[in-house]
Amino acid sequence: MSLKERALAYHKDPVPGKLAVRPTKPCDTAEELSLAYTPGVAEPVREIARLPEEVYDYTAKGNLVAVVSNGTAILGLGNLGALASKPVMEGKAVLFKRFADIDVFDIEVDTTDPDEFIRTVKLISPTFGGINLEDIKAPECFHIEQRLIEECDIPVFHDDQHGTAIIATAGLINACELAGKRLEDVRVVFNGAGAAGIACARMFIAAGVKKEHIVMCDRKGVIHRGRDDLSPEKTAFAVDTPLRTLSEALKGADVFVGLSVGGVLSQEMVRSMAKSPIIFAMANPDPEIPYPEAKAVRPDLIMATGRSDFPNQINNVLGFPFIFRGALDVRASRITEGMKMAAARALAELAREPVPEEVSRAYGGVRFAFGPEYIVPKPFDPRVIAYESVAVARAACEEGVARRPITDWDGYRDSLLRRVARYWGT
Ligand SMILES: NC(=O)C1=CN([C@@H]2O[C@H](COP(=O)(O)OP(=O)(O)OC[C@H]3O[C@@H](n4cnc5c(N)ncnc54)[C@H](OP(=O)(O)O)[C@@H]3O)[C@@H](O)[C@H]2O)C=CC1
Ligand SMILES: CC(=O)C(=O)O
Ligand SMILES: [Mg+2]
Repeated sequence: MSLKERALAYHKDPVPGKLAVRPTKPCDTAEELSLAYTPGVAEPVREIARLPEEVYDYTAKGNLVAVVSNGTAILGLGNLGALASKPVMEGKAVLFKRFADIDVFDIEVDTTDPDEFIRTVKLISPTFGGINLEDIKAPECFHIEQRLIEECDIPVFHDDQHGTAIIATAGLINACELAGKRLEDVRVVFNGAGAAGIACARMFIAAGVKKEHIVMCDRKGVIHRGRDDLSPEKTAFAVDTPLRTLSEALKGADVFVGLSVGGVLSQEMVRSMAKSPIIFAMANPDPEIPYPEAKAVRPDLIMATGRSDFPNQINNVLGFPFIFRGALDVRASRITEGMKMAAARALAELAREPVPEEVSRAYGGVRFAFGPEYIVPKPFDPRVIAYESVAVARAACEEGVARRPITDWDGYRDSLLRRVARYWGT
């Protein structure tokens, strides 16, 4: 069967879709019915009306995240609308549950009007412990996220911006180390200056890349100071340069970061890059250049894609489940820059550790060790939660955004491993 046939069958059978709702309390007797529903349910209602914080004790809010999209940038497929985004949002929900035991309602909002979208999400926010915005195109995504962060008292996180930036930063730290390059020296060319591209560039700078070493490209080529068609987010990266095309910008560059669409990077462009080039071709479902094509012309490269079927998957799946786990566990009011950087550094550190047997088993017996074909951990590594969620929770406590700080860190780490053990068959 082709991938298309297998994927459609996976989504269709034995029941349509990838999610269902499961009660966590018995409701099999008249007594249980009177507790779960009226009259018993009135008691927690009264408690929560009196003390709103008690919603975390009597409802599922504290472990429930909304994955919300309007479908304006579904993967790299473009604006295909809210309805068509549902398989991706259900997919994110599956990953939240599988990797971090977080429950999700996926919510597809049928509007391209940012204010209508913001109002909708704000109004439903009391239901949730956190809001994961997904596949909303730039530049609206920046304004939407910022307004919702200001207006909601729970973490709001645009995954395509920050999830992607966190994993790419972890990958860049390790790729530079392996290629013998220093973050402050590398020349980085971005193709794609949307949600993911802008956020990655910002985080690379926070990690040590020099802003003046970054050139960004969009559909019209290099983002330079002579252009008058730029959003404020792009303007911040506009450079004074005679370069006009991706191909010109890439000559001698150390790093290519693709967050655009499949197939836009040629072998010729890869050939023109500096010694030991680093290529993160992260467009989904098809990268800017296929892994084998890039490797064929530059055996000295370190390459990552967003896909799971080639070495080095740089994909936000390594971020959102674990980041929200840490944020929810301390009831963080928001997700700070410090929490994001802590997540990136935890992933970079974990990739340098010896890889246990169960990871090899999940990947058909392949052995992994820190090197050009293993720069970030695998999502099926049970240690990711212990590293990343703990780092995020700890940073939240240090930065004063934790409403329920943790003091026993060893106990917390053990509780996380126990919590997801059933998913690992251990
Ligand atoms: N691996 C991962 O974890 C992730 C990967 N991605 C991938 O990144 C890509 C962008 O996603 P996102 O930022 O959310 O989307 P946005 O719509 O916000 O941004 C898309 C960007 O790509 C640019 N672009 C589109 N086509 C071309 C082209 N032919 N040449 C040059 N630039 C082009 C757009 O240019 P313009 O501004 O001119 O319109 C825009 O800057 C997608 O492929 C997505 O799958 C996203 C998130 C995570
Ligand atoms: C992975 C992801 O979120 C995307 O490609 O949009
Ligand atoms: Mg996405």
